Amino acid sequence: MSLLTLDRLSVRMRGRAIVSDVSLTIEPGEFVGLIGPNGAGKTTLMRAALGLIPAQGHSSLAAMAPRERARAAAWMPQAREIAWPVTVETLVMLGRVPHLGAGQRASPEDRAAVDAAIAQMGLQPLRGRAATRLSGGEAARVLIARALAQQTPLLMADEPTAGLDPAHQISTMETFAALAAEGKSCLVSLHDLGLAVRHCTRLILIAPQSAMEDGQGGLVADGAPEDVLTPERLDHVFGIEAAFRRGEDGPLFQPLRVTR
Ligand SMILES: Nc1ncnc2c1ncn2[C@@H]1O[C@H](COP(=O)(O)OP(=O)(O)OP(=O)(O)O)[C@@H](O)[C@H]1O
Repeated sequence: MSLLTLDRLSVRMRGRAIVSDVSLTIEPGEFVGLIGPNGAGKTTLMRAALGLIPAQGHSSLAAMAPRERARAAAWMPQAREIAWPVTVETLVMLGRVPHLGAGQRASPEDRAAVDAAIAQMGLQPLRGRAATRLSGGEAARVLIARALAQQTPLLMADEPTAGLDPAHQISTMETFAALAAEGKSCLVSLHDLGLAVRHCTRLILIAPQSAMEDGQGGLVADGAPEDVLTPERLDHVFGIEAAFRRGEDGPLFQPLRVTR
């Protein structure tokens, strides 16, 4: 069964089409990278898919009741604002809220999910720290851990690797890839095309209206990384030239120069 279906999803803001007629389906086992230049509409598309902003067309997640949706998809937004001075452990435990009944305390299963998420993101040393006193990268890892603790079939994250050091970027991508290998799915927006190419099973490329010759922004390509990132699209959509090789160490992608 599909974990997300979008059918002609469109978002207009202030009279401007930000997302135009996006249709796609995400199946179990996929690690999907949502890519596109600044302003392409990646955040808007994911927020509309989750039902967080008004949209035209259909999203299977937006159509769900809030509690059902919170069990179907976890969401890590781009803003890493943590307002409450709770401990890291308590913040990660918030990911279990959709699984708790009214007034119900955390069960051993909930605690195990929190422990696993904290271990996956390497947060054991920060477990008792105030979540409001973390570096940007630490806060990002805590918010990813909260999403992991939610243990949903689909995990959606907006630029989860932004601000992470190289080791944590790679381990985070490996964590998402492992979830996909278990039969869950991840939809993750990314600017680092090298990470996207190495770890994602599929890329969805969207472009702003201004980048397209026909003036129609939206979904430009959807498929395997090597099929999506053609030299022509890299030039037209991103305005770059890149080296893309498949070596002994897997696919390697390196942007080389600006073309415009
Ligand atoms: N509340 C809003 N009102 C009007 N326009 C908006 C609003 N939010 C976003 N936009 C516009 O929608 C477009 C897409 O924004 P969005 O944040 O979805 O892009 P993005 O692909 O996630 O960009 P980035 O890579 O820079 O994070 C941008 O041109 C942005 O200015």
